[in-house]
Amino acid sequence: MEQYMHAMNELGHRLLRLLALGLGLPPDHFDRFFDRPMIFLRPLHYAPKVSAPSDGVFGAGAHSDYGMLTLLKTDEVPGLQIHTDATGWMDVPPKPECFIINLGDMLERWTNGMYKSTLHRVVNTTGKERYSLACFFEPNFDTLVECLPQCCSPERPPRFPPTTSGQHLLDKYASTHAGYANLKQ
Ligand SMILES: O=C(O)CCC(=O)C(=O)O
Ligand SMILES: [Fe+2]
Repeated sequence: MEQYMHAMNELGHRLLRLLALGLGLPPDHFDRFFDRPMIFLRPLHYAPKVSAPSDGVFGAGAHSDYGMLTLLKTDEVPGLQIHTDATGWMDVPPKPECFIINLGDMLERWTNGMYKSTLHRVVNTTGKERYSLACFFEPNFDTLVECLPQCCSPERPPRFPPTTSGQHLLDKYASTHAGYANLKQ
């Protein structure tokens, strides 16, 4: 487990360099915000139940991930789909030797929408059980997340107010669970 987290930290840092280069920033730009990264592992087991999207039955409903980057490893059972406006829902075929990298809402916020978080869901079409391991790679808790100067202009004003990495995640968790308080009553 510790070794896996260590490897994910390395992979995350390599991806940060690519993200920085893509924005015209020095490759080490994000490193200072990830010297105490928050890395969460979510092991997932999906039941062998065929989904029925029209009845709202999914392995996992449509969502985007909250944070910066998700480093996803899956078994060989298909199920993951991503959505783009151009294509609608598309299968992401499992490739055991590969990781699937999702961009999250925090990255979208930091880059003022230059990098967009990916809408995705899990649909069971096979009736087989499925395992995956999602690793959420997040900046230091106190990192200021505000529109990068490269990503805003008078024509493209900041779409989100500044926040911190930790506060952004706490707000996302709180809004996810807001509905549950009403259910209990
Ligand atoms: O199991 C998968 O392929 C996706 C998992 C996922 O989207 C998540 O944990 O946020
Ligand atoms: Fe996800």
